[in-house]
Amino acid sequence: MDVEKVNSMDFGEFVDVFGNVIERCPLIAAAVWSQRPFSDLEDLEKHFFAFIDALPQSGQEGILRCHPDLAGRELQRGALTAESLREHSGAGLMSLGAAERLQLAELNAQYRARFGFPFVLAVRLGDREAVPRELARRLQCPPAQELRAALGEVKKIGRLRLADLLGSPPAQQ
Ligand SMILES: NC(=O)N[C@H]1NC(=O)NC1=O
Repeated sequence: MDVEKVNSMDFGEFVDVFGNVIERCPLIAAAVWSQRPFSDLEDLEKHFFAFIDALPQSGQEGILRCHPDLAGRELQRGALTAESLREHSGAGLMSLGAAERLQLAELNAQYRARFGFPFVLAVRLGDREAVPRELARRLQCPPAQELRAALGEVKKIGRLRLADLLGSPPAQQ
């Protein structure tokens, strides 16, 4: 898909295609559509990220709260979005043993109790062993630093999802 195609999309088509670039936040795609025309695909990505950066902390935390726990209840219930399911599956999180699942559930609960939002990690960039390791490490971080780290992961997930949709390698950071 090239930038001309993206610029030619009407609102409905744009939100259908890009509505889950940021997990369960189609409002962001809806807002980005108003910024057309995009000069190139990197410019499109910049608008997604600029929207996130411009939100007050409550909005940024809201974005994090729209993410499912990794290997959590949504996965058990078959309620993950297609994108999240693909990411879980690619990282091997569909085939955890009972002990690994329990360990992750406990760490996820501790993280949520400490920070008030779920732990977010771009799992496509690592392996499944990285998830509990990163979770345990980030549990120790100060809250302001952790909010920044979590939003950085949201952007990494968004960058990979955009690259999938556009059929291009992810833009450089
Ligand atoms: N909680 C969390 O990180 N969820 C996400 N991570 C990822 O790579 N896909 C998701 O849905």
